Order: sequence, then structure tokens, then C-alpha cells
Amino acid sequence: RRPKNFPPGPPVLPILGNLLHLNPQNPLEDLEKLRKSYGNVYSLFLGPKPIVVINGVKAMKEAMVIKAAEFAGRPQDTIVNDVFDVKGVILADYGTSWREHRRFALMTLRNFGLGKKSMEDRIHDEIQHTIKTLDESIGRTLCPQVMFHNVASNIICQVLFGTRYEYDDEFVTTIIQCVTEITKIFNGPWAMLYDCLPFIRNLPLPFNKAFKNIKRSSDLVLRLLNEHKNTRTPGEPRDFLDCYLDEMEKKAEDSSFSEDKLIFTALDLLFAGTDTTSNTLLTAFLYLMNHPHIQEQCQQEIDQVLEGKDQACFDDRHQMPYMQAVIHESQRIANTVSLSIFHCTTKDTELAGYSIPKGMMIVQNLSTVLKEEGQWKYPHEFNPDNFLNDQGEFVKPDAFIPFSAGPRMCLGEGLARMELFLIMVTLLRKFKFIWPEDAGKPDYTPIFGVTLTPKPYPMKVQHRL
Ligand code: HEM
Repeated sequence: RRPKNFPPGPPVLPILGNLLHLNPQNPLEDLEKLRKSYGNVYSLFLGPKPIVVINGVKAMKEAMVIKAAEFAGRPQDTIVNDVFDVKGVILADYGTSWREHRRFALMTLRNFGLGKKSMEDRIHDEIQHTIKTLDESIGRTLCPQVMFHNVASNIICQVLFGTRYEYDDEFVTTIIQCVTEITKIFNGPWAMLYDCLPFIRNLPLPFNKAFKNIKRSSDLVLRLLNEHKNTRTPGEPRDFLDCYLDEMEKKAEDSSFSEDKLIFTALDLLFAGTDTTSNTLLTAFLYLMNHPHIQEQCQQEIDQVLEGKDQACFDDRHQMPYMQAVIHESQRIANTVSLSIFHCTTKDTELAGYSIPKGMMIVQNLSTVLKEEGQWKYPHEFNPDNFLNDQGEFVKPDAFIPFSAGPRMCLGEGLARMELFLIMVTLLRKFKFIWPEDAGKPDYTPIFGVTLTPKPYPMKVQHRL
């Protein structure tokens, strides 16, 4: 039964709740139908557990920005929490440890951008390896999945561990395999059953793979941490791990910093920074190959602005309104973290006039904002005009929230935007990307998970210059 003044929703079945209303392989269409029936704030029961789903920019901003602190918790009773038994930033509940770790991570990311080698240089160094891979693929058909995953994970690995890895290195291949599998398990049917039916948790079912993967990944980071402890000079940090170890030495005994949290904060950044950026890039190139006139217009602008320059810098974006529009439009269409990361209310509160009790799981359906009718000129098609005004200037509508909003919003936004700009501009300047003639019609429907992933697709490249 729904309590009085609780958000409305479909009738609830005993034991199953509303599970039959959702296609566990991909519930996005079902969630959209429910929005049409029950409005922008509605409720569902996953088994016995109620959740509130927020849709549309108005309700989203009321919750995440106006009532920020009330909606900034993270649920602590899902499979994700059991898999990550130590909390870094992403899964930590709203409180001191989360605040200290978030501030520390932001500061360290920023400082590494200001250090001897700037973040832009690190990104450019990594792009050289992508260029090499593409050079070697001229005239052949390649699958860009692994290439884009590697570029994103190597950029974050440089910040975290001070090193990059060859594309076939065991560390990178293991981590990428673990990330990809874990994200799919978390938003898949087995995770839903794990959350709803506690009695199945100890059974040997497919969700156990997520536990195994997290153990494999944390052991790999522990190995790196031990190496760092043996080779570091206190006060002269080389990377994120060293900075954290310095910070631990400075902190008092009741500090929230610990080696366990270091391992899981590093994994958070590695996981959050790899699958997101790479899937956005994959979506962007899938659309650019199939909209060659848009690809050409980007290249014209790039050639004009970068004429006589060796390489692009992030500031060049201000002279490239069309390129900016294409990158933002790719992010809007990619809708990479479509259901954000689940939130939880920190106290009894209200939303859109409904009463929502403390501890309620909150799902932000970001797709409904990124494709909201009335907010976009062309909500349902790939069209850079969504971000251009009549004078051809770049404009960012309020409904552009792929990084979410409020105190929990993505802390890697700055890094992600820099990566997307430098990678796309550099590659488009050098190569023409072609949809192979024998590839048939492109399938734009993504595979559902914590991140939406384009189905594997082929690509051909030609040199431009
Ligand atoms: C295109 C790329 C990316 C997208 C679309 C994206 C999107 C998001 C979204 C939607 C959230 C959830 C916010 C919320 O709960 O309200 C999030 C959280 C987060 N992201 Fe990203 N992200 C991207 C790249 C990155 C990168 C490169 C990093 C790492 C450097 C990163 C680190 C994080 C972390 C640590 C959180 C948790 C923040 C917290 O709980 O306080 N993300 N991201």
C-alpha cells in the first residue's frame, strides 16, 4: 500500500511489487510509459521496496538543486553496496567521509592539472597512442570499442597511479573486463532480484560474478598501493595514491581516510571515469560516421581554427561553436548514465507536493530530461542545432544534465569535458571516419546497464591531410 500523499504509481502485486511492469533487460521504455501515466514524480515497488522515480527538468531541479541536501544520500541496502563493502565517494552516504573524500578527489584532480605536466598534456600523450592504432588500421575495418576504453582508462590511470598501460597489459584488460561486467550486472535482472528477494543472496547465482570482479580489481589496486608505499618520498606526490598517503599521515586518528578507502576511492574514479567517457566517444563516432555532413562541418571548423597550430588546446573550444554543439549533442543522445546513480532521501521531505519519507530510494531518470519535449528544438533526433542559436553561437539549455545536478553531481565533469573535446578534435582533424559499405544499417539502440553502451560496430578510417 502506498502511504498517504505518496507519489502515485501502478497497482502493486504481493511479493513481486511492480517487477512485472519493468523489462529487466532494459526498463527505460517501461519507465517512460509509467511517466506518461503517472506524471513526473511516481513510485514503484521493487518487490517489497518502494522507490520514487523523478522525471523532467522541473522535478529534477527541485530535488537535486533546491532541496539538494535532502536528496543527496545514497541507498545502503542494494547489491552495489554489498559488492563495494568499503565506500569511497560514489556509494558513500551523505556525511563527513563522503564530503572529505569528494573534496580531496576534486582537489587532487585539479592539482594534477596544474602540476608539471598538465592534464591537457597527459590527454594529448594518450591520444598519440590512439592515432597510432588508427594509422595501423588504414584501409582495414576496425572495432573501436577497446581503443576508446583504453584511452579513457589510461588517462585516469595516469592521474591515479602515475602510469599508462599498453593496450594488452594484464592490469588494463582485467580492469576493463571487470568494469564492463559489473556495470551490466548492477542494472540487470539478477541485481534486481538480489535487491528484492534477500533469501536468494547466498545462492550461487550470476550476481556472484560482481563480487568476484570487485575482489580481482581491488587486489590489483592493492598491489599498486604496496609498490607505491615502497617507492614514495613523503611530501613529493607523484600521483593520486601518493597524495592520499600524504593526506593520511597528516590526518588525526579519527580521520575518515584509510588504506581501504583509498583502494575503493581509486576504483571509483577508475570505474566512473572509464566506461562513461568511452561510451560517449563510441556514440559520438557512431553518429558522425552516419551523418557525414556533420562530420565534415566539424572538420571545416577545426581546420580553420587550428590553422598553423600543432595541436588543439581546451581553450580553443571558445572558437568552435559547431564542434561544441556536436560534442554536447553526442552526450545528450548518448545519455550515458541514463538512470544516474541511485540517490536516497536524508530526511522526510516533499517533492512536487508529494510526501517522501527519509531513507527512500530515488531514481533520477535523466533520459526524460535529455529528451524532454519543450526543452529541445529536436528532442528525438541527432541534431547539433539543439545547442546553436540563430546566430550559430553555442548555447547550453538548462535541460543539459548528463552529469546530473546538485551536490552529488559528477565530480569528473571537468576532466570528461576536456577529454571529449581534445580527443574528438584531434582525431577528426587527422582522420575521416567512414561507416563500412558492408556494415548494413546502423543500430543506434544501446545495450542497457549503469552506462548505456552502443552495440559493437565496425569503423573505417582514412587520412585527411
Ligand atoms: C561523459 C562522461 C561522464 C558522465 C556522463 C558522467 C555522469 C555521472 C553521473 C550522472 C553521476 C551521478 C551523479 C548523481 O548521483 O547525481 C556521476 C557521478 C560521479 N562521477 Fe561521473 N560521469 C562522467 C565521467 C566521469 C569521470 C571522467 C570521472 C572521474 C574522474 C567521474 C567520476 C564520478 C564520481 C566520483 C561520481 C560520484 C560523485 C558523488 O557521489 O559525489 N565521472 N557521473
